[in-house]
Amino acid sequence: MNRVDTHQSPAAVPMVTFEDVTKRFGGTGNQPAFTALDGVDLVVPRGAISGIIGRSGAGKSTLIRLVNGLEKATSGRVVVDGVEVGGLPETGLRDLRRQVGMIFQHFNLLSSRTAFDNVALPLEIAGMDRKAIRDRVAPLLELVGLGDKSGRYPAELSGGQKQRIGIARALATEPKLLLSDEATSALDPETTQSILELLKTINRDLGLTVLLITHEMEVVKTIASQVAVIDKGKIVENGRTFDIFTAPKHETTQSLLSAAIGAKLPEWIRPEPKTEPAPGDRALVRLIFFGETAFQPLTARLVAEIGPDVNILAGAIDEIAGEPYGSLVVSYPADPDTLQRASRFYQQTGLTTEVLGYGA
Ligand SMILES: Nc1ncnc2c1ncn2[C@@H]1O[C@H](COP(=O)(O)OP(=O)(O)OP(=O)(O)O)[C@@H](O)[C@H]1O
Repeated sequence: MNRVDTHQSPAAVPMVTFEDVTKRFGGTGNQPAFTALDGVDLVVPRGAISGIIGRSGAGKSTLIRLVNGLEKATSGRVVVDGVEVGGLPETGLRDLRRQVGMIFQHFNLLSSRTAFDNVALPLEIAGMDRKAIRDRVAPLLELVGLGDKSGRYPAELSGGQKQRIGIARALATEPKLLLSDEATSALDPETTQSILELLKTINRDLGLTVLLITHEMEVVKTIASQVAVIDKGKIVENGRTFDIFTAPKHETTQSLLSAAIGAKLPEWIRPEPKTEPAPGDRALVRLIFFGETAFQPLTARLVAEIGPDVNILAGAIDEIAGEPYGSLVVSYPADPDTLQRASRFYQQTGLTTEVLGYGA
């Protein structure tokens, strides 16, 4: 066995660990090798929902395919539940794939099989008898809310229902880990929300670890407690979703998130304001408030402290990974007195602020 020796308690052992993982494609004949993953170190905690975000071609699919052995690392180690994937023989890979379920953007259901028979497929492959299969599949169809669609064919189901069947099929072998490859990208926003709710329920009630890759920031914001950002095959940022979404450091993260968390200025506030105030200018400032402060009546206090000439230009209160987060774009006179009052107020309240510029 390739079991990794660890003295940690089982709960503390991560579900997946990538250790200095590199993946190259090609490199035969005159073709130069293409490095899709470059020295990836990443820990996927047990029991959590973790997300990996990145632009198209960043390496997300390659990364996730290493987890169930669909791809093999060129160098480095991928360890799933204490077992190193790279050295597994075919029988070990089969065992691994029973423990790692996967759902896909286009559902990958067999059109000639009913909903029931699609869910039953991995159990048939595992050699389970018909009665045991019935006992396993029926409650799964109930779990995903499709107990009454058992005899329907994929063509008779909506996109959301197809994905529910995909989820039931992924759960059939009672996996410890669920991989989600853009599972909501083909669905409308409302259906996306219902599928995300289902994934959240499964994570909570079955204790299943979920690792999802997506280019939809909204998905990560809604359900993932952890997120890693991948750019050109490298992990450029990694941590709690709330921390990364509220204070993205890497340029790629900032760019991916700019639309998702209301950090972008409304079109009408442009052109970009000046960086130094001229007499008579106003300061354009973004206020970011987290946790407790998100619920305090800050706008009233802002006006009371800074003066009545405060304009609120844009604002949103949102939730990131279950935590409240708000942002307000305000403007007020950029004279030294007002700026000093504002600065004192921000210090007292602990508000995070960003001066966007100055303008008339
Ligand atoms: N089998 C392969 N042979 C050669 N190059 C590959 C292969 N698989 C992936 N690549 C390349 O590796 C890079 C990363 O691909 P990958 O599919 O992992 O990206 P991604 O982030 O999932 O992108 P997308 O969101 O568009 O699916 C891409 O440039 C891709 O062309």
